[in-house]
Amino acid sequence: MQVEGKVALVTGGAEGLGRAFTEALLEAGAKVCFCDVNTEQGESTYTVLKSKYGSDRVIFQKCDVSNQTEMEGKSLNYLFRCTKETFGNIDIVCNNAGIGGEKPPLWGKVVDVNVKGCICGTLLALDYLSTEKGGSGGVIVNISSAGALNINPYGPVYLATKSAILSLSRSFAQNPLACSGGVRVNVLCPSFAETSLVRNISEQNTYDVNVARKFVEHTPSMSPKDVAEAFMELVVDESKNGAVLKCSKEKGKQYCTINVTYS
Ligand SMILES: NC(=O)c1ccc[n+]([C@@H]2O[C@H](COP(=O)([O-])OP(=O)(O)OC[C@H]3O[C@@H](n4cnc5c(N)ncnc54)[C@H](O)[C@@H]3O)[C@@H](O)[C@H]2O)c1
Ligand SMILES: CCCCC[C@H](O)CC\C=C/C=C/C=C/[C@@H](O)[C@@H](O)CCCC(=O)O
Repeated sequence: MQVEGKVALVTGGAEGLGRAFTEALLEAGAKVCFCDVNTEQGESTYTVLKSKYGSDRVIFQKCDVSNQTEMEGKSLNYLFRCTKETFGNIDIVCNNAGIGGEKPPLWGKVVDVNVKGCICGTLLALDYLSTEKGGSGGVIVNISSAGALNINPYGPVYLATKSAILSLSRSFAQNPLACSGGVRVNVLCPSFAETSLVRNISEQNTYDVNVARKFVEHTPSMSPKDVAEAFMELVVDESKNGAVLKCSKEKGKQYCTINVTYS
């Protein structure tokens, strides 16, 4: 895919990986709408990106991806509509927004944001991108986790949501609306990257913060820019559909095949 001139939508773009994805897309010549639940950080990031790339190429919208109805303010439905009205089309969608947490009552919000938000964003993306629905095709990249390819006793809820994103994306990649609508669906599985999500691991969102922190300390972390390089490969390479791309500091990029063995 030639990214120059294309239109992208990124959720959770105010900081961390989402900001890196947004900047990589802008650097490649795309127009980008990014959203975030954190208005202050979103506006701050928007100010920086607007001055670097121009107000005609980047917009920020406050949006909570777990908000499924317009009644509660800026929903994903509103975000997609606003992006199309502003830029005329949508070609690339990155469902990135995500949070961590394991204990009640936080875990329910983790499922709402990570799973429902990604499902809603993927369904809307198919509606807007599929040529079967008046779109011009394109690519959806959903953000899972390397943890979804393993098991981790200290993050069962978070990794369950990331595993759900993995299965959802691989399944949608074979869905008729995607296949006959010229839409590729890929999933990125980063290992640890230096972001607030990892820095903020605490008693409130883990079972054993010391174990979780030791795990992080013993796993070399990538920069968000490293992860964005893997993300852009899934966007640009039109041979990639249903691809599962793991990326880590130690081993770089690894495409994964997922087989289930029966005993
Ligand atoms: N950092 C890592 O090590 C790592 C590894 C693998 C996967 N991931 C995944 O990458 C994604 C981004 O994580 P990150 O590390 O950049 O985290 P981060 O906390 O640094 O950034 C997440 C961004 O999403 C926003 N956000 C949170 N909830 C939202 C909601 N309901 N609606 C809209 N925006 C919302 C936050 O405000 C923040 O700006 C997540 O899905 C995470 O699970 C992160
Ligand atoms: C891996 C620790 C799990 C803790 C889960 C809790 O819900 C806390 C959530 C807060 C931060 C989570 C960071 C998770 C990052 C993962 O997406 C990923 O980097 C883990 C990869 C581990 C691996 O390489 O196997």
